[in-house]
Amino acid sequence: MPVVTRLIRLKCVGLRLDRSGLNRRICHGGHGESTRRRVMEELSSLTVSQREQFLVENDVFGIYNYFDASDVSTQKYMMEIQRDKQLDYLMKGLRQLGPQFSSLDANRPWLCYWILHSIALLGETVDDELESNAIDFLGRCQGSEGGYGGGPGQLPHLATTYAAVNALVTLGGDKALSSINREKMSCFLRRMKDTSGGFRMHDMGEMDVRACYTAISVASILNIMDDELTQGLGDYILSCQTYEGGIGGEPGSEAHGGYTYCGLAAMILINEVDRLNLDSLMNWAVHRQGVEMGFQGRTNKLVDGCYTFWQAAPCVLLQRLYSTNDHDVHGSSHISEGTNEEHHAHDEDDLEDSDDDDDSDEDNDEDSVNGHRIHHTSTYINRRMQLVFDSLGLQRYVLLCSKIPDGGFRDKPRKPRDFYHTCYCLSGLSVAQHAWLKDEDTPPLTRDIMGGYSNLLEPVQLLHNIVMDQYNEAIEFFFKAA
Ligand SMILES: CC(C)=CCC/C(C)=C/CC/C(C)=C/COP(=O)(O)OP(=O)(O)O
Ligand SMILES: [Zn+2]
Repeated sequence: MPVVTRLIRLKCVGLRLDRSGLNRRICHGGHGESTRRRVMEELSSLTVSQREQFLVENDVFGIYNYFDASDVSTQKYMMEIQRDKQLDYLMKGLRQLGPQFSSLDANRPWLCYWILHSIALLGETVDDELESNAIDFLGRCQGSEGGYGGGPGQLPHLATTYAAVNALVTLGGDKALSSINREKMSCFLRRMKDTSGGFRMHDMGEMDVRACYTAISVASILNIMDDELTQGLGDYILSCQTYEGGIGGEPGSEAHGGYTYCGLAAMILINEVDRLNLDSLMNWAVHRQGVEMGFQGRTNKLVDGCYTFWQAAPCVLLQRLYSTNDHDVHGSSHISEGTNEEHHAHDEDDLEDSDDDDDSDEDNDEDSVNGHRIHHTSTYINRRMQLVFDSLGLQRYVLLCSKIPDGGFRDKPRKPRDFYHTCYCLSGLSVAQHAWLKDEDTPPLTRDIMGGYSNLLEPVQLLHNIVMDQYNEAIEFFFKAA
């Protein structure tokens, strides 16, 4: 019987994937453990192309989380970002919007942002015609009283306003940036402000942490922030932090990664982050990374590729805050990304350890969880040398379970690709790749990039999720415009 057929049979008896892309029976021993061993033996006996065929056809990339991580030839294919395929999918998506972007979809500024930002993360730009179409289209979405709607003539809304501004900043250049009417935007944001301190998504719309973040993100980039906008905002966001530590959409709602990102980023932008309970926030966020190494959005829910950004960005922001606070208070960094020198030292230590694993050194013991090497050093060193989440494991989840080799990313195996997940999987990958760095200008080390350095993405400004170069250009432009 051909080995691929045998494998598919095995899959039928024992290798049943759950919705998060892993067979929990495989990874948790018992009957699953013997099946796992048999599957791994079978996989090992396949040629690389047979393996690819099996994994793609059966949509079981996730089992590679439990396969031999040193299998370089297979990893190379499985772990590559597939830049050309990604760009193909993204460019086609942009072209499909048509020269007039004339569909009735109320999400078109979002589609522009998701696609343009994904292209920028891959280090590419769009041609002049696509750029000009996008600027014209977004211009037609801008309301006469400020803000942007989901399409021309549609009611201005904070979510599409944020998307339109981020898309234009991502395009960059005078034409795109000067197309934003800052004075009218300022009026629109004031109109969305509620007397309680929060913001509403649109005239008479719902008030939530998303609205607070999108309003403040836009105000900050356009350099139109003032006391009127920030008045009472910290109180509102504070009232959304839950007993779990994360932040919910509105007071009394369950903590969720999307709102946690929004709440934390907004609090940092208005300089009130120290009012949050940062310890419980950090505790909540880091524990949202599951055994699959992807992040879940909330307690007891399935992992999903898009939370790679919504949850990893808060982890990195918090880790940097701790690092800065520690420096301010103690003159040293107890929890830090490490200086570049420390990082290099860490790198060299790691290489030495891998050649000669000295268990007798009580300050540097090693363990392995799901194939990931964990260093147990003294608490001080340990906290100093480690990220608060497993960055390589997270990258591996995205590349194996969310990536579609033909282009695009998805929530999890068996779900279709879409531009939202493509944007936030790529954004999250970039966050994970650059998580160690103190500033976004320093390139990461090879060992921080899962799948090889060719997977390296552009760094993002974490508070706005805009590629760093374009963010810097916009800050300079709107500084001069004020
Ligand atoms: C900037 C901006 C507008 C940010 C939006 C942030 C964001 C992603 C919010 C999430 C909203 C939400 C409650 C999703 C739950 O969906 P679900 O129940 O389908 O998913 P789950 O099971 O993973 O919680
Ligand atoms: Zn998702």
